[in-house]
Amino acid sequence: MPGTVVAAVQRLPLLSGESWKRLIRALVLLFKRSLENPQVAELFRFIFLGTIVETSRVIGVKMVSFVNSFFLVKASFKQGELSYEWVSAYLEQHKVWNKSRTFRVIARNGRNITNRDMALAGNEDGYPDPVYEPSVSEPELFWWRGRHWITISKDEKEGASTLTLQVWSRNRSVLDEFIKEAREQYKTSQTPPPRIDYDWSQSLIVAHFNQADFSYDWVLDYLQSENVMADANEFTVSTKQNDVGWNREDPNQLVRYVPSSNTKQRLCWRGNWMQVEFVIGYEDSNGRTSGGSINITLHSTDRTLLTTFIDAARVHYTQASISRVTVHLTDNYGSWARAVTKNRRAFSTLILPTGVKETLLADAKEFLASEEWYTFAGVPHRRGYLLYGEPGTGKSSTIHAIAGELGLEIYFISLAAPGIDDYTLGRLIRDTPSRCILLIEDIDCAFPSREEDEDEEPLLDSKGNPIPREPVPPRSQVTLAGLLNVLDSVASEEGRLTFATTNHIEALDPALIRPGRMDLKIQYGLATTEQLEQMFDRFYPYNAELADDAGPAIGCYYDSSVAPPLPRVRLSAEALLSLGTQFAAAVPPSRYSIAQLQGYLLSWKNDPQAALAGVGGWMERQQREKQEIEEMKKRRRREAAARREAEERLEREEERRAARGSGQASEDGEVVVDSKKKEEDSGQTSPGLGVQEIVTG
Ligand SMILES: Nc1ncnc2c1ncn2[C@@H]1O[C@H](COP(=O)(O)OP(=O)(O)OP(=O)(O)O)[C@@H](O)[C@H]1O
Repeated sequence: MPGTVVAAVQRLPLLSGESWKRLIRALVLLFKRSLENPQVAELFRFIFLGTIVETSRVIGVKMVSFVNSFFLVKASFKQGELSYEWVSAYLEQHKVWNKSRTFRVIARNGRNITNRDMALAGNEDGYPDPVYEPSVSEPELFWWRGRHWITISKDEKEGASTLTLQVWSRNRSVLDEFIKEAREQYKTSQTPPPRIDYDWSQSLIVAHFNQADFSYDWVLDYLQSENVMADANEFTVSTKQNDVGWNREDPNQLVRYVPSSNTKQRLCWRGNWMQVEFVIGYEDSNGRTSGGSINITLHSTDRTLLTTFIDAARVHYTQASISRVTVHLTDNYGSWARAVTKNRRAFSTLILPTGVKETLLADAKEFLASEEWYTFAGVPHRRGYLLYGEPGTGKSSTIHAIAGELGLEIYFISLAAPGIDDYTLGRLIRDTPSRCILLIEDIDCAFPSREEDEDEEPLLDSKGNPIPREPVPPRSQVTLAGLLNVLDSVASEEGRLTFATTNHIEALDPALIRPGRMDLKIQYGLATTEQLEQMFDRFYPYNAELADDAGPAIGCYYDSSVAPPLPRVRLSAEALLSLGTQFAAAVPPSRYSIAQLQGYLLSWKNDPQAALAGVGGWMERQQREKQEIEEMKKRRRREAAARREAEERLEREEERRAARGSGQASEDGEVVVDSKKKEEDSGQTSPGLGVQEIVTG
């Protein structure tokens, strides 16, 4: 061996063969000499022995672990995994750490911890309790089910713990049983699971409900109604009554506890744990909120649980809307932005000539029920209703009442709204569900409107000529072609009821109101005598239940919650009926809208006699007001016409002046000739006068 080393070293170029030999010999000599020193010899002996001991130890450990592998089953669980939570909750339950001598003392709500012995609870003062939490400790021996020894150790690295279990058995089934039991116990436990930031095992079901989608409304409404979020422990206090939260039942409560957004709240829904996170959208400069969502993580791998949850939310939403009517509104960008719910309007409160509302409702019901027939006959399953007539006669009220009666939601589009053009209109309609009411209010605003009524006398200028009416551009960016296209679109053939309202049916294009687009047209007129009677009856219903010792019968509205209570009106049913007839006779038919009369009667809510007595004076005031408004309108029109005339005169003046400069014929037939050109033509020049004006006619 030294010979080989010498030979190898000899091959190195720096030293010659002889020099190397001499060097090695010197080193060997030095080693021998140092061994003669007893201390150095002792050191070498120690090194030699140490090496032997360490080698034997390593071999021993290897042999023990080799033998152990025959008698031990080992499993480790990392924090962040669900299995870690099962095992750790199970060990807590079995008070494995109670014998520990090293604790971390933390302040927590002692009532919520699994192992009550670890909390110095018993305080009812609401202040957090000291809770003993085992810190990373020596391995614990746990005698499981009185049959098996299990060694448990907890290790903490980079902020995450790892639990290691060693089951002293040759049989792996013991470990299987242990984990199974821990899982089962976790599943049925009432202690909220930890928040999940990321499901590492990808085993849980996560569902996102985006604000722009209808399912968001269902889930939001459901969570709110079930009060399932009541277990949340992070709140935002809100004074907005339409926020999701508690205290909703008590309208006198001014604040509402809303589960904080962007935090993960745990709740138990029908025995299943789920995590709910509200993500608040961002608000743009127009105050429009978008991009919000509700994220739900189900502690389950069963997809049917999610389906059941969504179904429950949808059914609840639909049922809740039986007493309410949901109206979806658009934003300035032509998207469905938010929904408002209104109390359902009872169909009976509509005051219309006999048979009108019944016909309308029966038609809509029949349409909805005959989808199959439409398919069979190859007719697009859609139906259009046009309600037209004077303002305040009940067109919108009818549509709301029908929506409530049929349990449909209203998708409201105003063609005059900013951001609504042919493109956005098409998109909006595509985004509506199949069974709903599409309401297009004031459909005439998509057409050029007139500034004045046709029957108004024409205005005359100073020379007595009629002043042409100024064309007023349409108030909407939607074109007739766009509107027709949308009404005919395939997407609208899905059981949708389209309602359009207008005060100016005469302004509508015949193509728009032909059958197929508007199948039923209903005219709304000013109040007839029959409607007036109905109205009086609705405002002052006879109510025998309110009769007491003081009077034979009591009619009309009475609200005992008003302080001081309003005096009861003592009237018999006959007297009330007679008042109604007199009221209807006092008001000329077809002169006032129901809305106008409603405004009047509202000021006499509790006094039908005063209502009758005052109606004459009210009509006179209405007449005066109408005349004043007409006068004012006329004055404005005259002023506008005078302004237009003056502007036109000025324009003509300017044109004339400009024409003088260029020598061209003006509009009025004045011929202005460039004199220089004329002089050139005639061969003469006139140095002083640049332009000569000749006015003809
Ligand atoms: N026929 C009616 N029956 C019951 N209430 C009515 C009737 N007409 C009007 N009203 C009442 O008048 C108010 C305005 O009615 P509504 O908005 O339905 O009228 P409209 O015809 O749609 O008016 P506009 O054409 O101006 O939109 C509502 O408060 C409603 O309660």
